Amino acid sequence: MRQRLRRHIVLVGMMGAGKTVLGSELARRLHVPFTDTDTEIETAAAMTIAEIFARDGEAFFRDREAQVIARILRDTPRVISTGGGAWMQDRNRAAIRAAGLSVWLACDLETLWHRVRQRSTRPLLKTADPKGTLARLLAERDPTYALADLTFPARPGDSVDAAAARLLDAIHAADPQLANETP
Ligand SMILES: Nc1ncnc2c1ncn2[C@@H]1O[C@H](COP(=O)(O)OP(=O)(O)O)[C@@H](O)[C@H]1O
Ligand SMILES: O=C(O)C1=C[C@@H](OP(=O)(O)O)[C@@H](O)[C@H](O)C1
Ligand SMILES: [Mg+2]
Repeated sequence: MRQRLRRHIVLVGMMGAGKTVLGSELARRLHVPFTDTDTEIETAAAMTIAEIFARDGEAFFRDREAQVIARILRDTPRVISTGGGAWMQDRNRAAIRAAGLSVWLACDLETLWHRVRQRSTRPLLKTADPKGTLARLLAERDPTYALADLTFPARPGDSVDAAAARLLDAIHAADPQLANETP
């Protein structure tokens, strides 16, 4: 059955928390559109996130990210996966609060590290000590992520499928009216 959301569901949290993979799975289960802000930025720029960081710098990327988020929030309510730094900007938090339910995918350092260590797609982790960088960002950001409407703690060992089912239940419990079936 098709569903219509009353407002957006916006996933926030650290790199590797599962925003992209769980957001896509959540949208599939709800039969609603899915948008990942990083993918939108990459498509618009015809460059990867790493290329944008390398050529234009992080400040440029953050401006693009804020523009893209504002644009997506004006579209039909959907599941939106943000990049890990998006929720750190006041302007993004205000825009997301006004138009959606924010959900923090809270995750411990070891789980995050296990998930991101194989990949070279995240420019912020291209440092001499990527695990140390991840730990520092986690400590800096967690208090701000905690401002999200809903906290969804990762369960180490959960499959993507199990986590998506649990996430859907948590969202329904937080806002039973969020998703309505439409003919
Ligand atoms: N329980 C789980 N929840 C979320 N992701 C998981 C889980 N178990 C394994 N993963 C893997 O962790 C990675 C999360 O990456 P991604 O969705 O890109 O995170 P983010 O967008 O938050 O940076 C994916 O490769 C996914 O398959
Ligand atoms: O945490 C961050 O600042 C970033 C997270 C990335 O997205 P994911 O959280 O989806 O990996 C991407 O937006 C960029 O590399 C910066
Ligand atoms: Mg992502």
